[in-house]
Amino acid sequence: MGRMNPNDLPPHPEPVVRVRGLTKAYGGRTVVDRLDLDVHAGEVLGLIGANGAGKTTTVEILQGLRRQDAGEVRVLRLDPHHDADRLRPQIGSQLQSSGLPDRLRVGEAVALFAGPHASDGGALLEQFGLAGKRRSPYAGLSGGERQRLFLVLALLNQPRLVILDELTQGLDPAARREVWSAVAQLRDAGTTVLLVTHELDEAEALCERVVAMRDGRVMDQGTPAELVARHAGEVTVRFGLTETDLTTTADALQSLNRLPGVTGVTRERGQVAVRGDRAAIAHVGAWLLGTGRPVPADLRVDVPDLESALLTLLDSDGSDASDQKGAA
Ligand SMILES: Nc1ncnc2c1ncn2[C@@H]1O[C@H](COP(=O)(O)OP(=O)(O)OP(=O)(O)O)[C@@H](O)[C@H]1O
Repeated sequence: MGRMNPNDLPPHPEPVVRVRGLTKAYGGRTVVDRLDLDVHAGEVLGLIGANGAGKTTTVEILQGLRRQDAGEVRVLRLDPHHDADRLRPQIGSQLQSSGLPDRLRVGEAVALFAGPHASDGGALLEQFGLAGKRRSPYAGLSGGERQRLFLVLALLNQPRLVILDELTQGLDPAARREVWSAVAQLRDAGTTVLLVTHELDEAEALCERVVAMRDGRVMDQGTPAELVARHAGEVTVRFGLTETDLTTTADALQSLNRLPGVTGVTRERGQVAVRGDRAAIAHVGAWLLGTGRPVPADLRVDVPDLESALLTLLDSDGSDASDQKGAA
C-alpha cells in the first residue's frame, strides 16, 4: 500500500514505452526490423500480427529478457538492459503456464511474489474471483483460474506497466470471457497494459489501440475501429422484399441507392444487398421503417471486424508499411 497510485500522478509527458528503430536478428535473420512503438500511460495497447511477426521478441526486449542488436528502447525512461534491476519491479508480466509448482497454494503464491511495495493480495484475489481458492494448489485450478492468478501476481507489486503475452491461449470460451473481464478491470482502472494476442476478437474487446506487425515491422496502427475502416470491406445489409413489393422493386433499389453512405445495391438470391459505410446501416433501417411494412424477418447486417482488416493488411504487399511505421 505504501506507494501512491501511479495513475494519480500528473500525465507522464513521455510514453511508458518508447521504441525507435528496434532491430533484432537471430542467426542472421532479421525478425524485428527498425520497429517504432509507443505505449502511452493508461492505455491498453494490443500487439497483433501473423505468427513469427516478432511480437514476443519485442516484448521480451522490453522486459530486458533479450538484448536488441540496434535501436533505442526506453521503458519508464529506463534502458531495459542496463537498468534491469530498477525496471523489473515496475513491470508486471504474466508467467508462462508452467510457471508455478503444482503443489503451491494460491495464498502461498501471493505471499511468495509479494515485494516490499505489494498491494493487498487478499483484495486482488477478491477482485479476480479467487478469494475462495486461497488454499487450492496450483495444479487444482482451471485454466481460467490459473490465468487470473497470473494476473493477480502480475499486479501484486503495483506495476506501472503490465505485459501480457497470449493470455487466453488454450482457454475455453467461458474462461476467456472471465480473463477478458479481468483485463477490462485493469483497463477501467487506468493501468497501462501491453497485450500480445492472436485473438482479434480479444484485441477488439480490450484494446484502445492496436499495432499490427508483419515480418518485424509495423504495418499499421490505430484504434480497432480505425483499422477496420481502413482495411476491411464495407458493411452489408441484407433483407428480402415481400411479394407485394415486387412491382416497386426497381424504385426501391433506386431509393436505397440514394441513401447516405450507400455505395451499391444488388439483388442476391431473392434478397436485396445494400453495401456502404456504417452510417448506411442506420439509413437503411430508417428506410425500412419508412415503408410502413413490418421489418423483414430475414434482415441481416454483416459488419467487417478486425480479423478481416488484419487479413487484408497481411495480404497486402506492404508498400504502405513505411508510411504507417511511425508510432502514433
Ligand atoms: N531464440 C530464438 N532463436 C532463433 N529464432 C528465434 C528465437 N526466438 C524466436 N525466433 C524466431 O523469430 C521469429 C519471431 O518470433 P516471435 O516469437 O518474436 O514472433 P511472434 O510474433 O511472437 O510469433 P507468434 O505469434 O508465433 O508467437 C520467428 O520466426 C521465430 O521462429
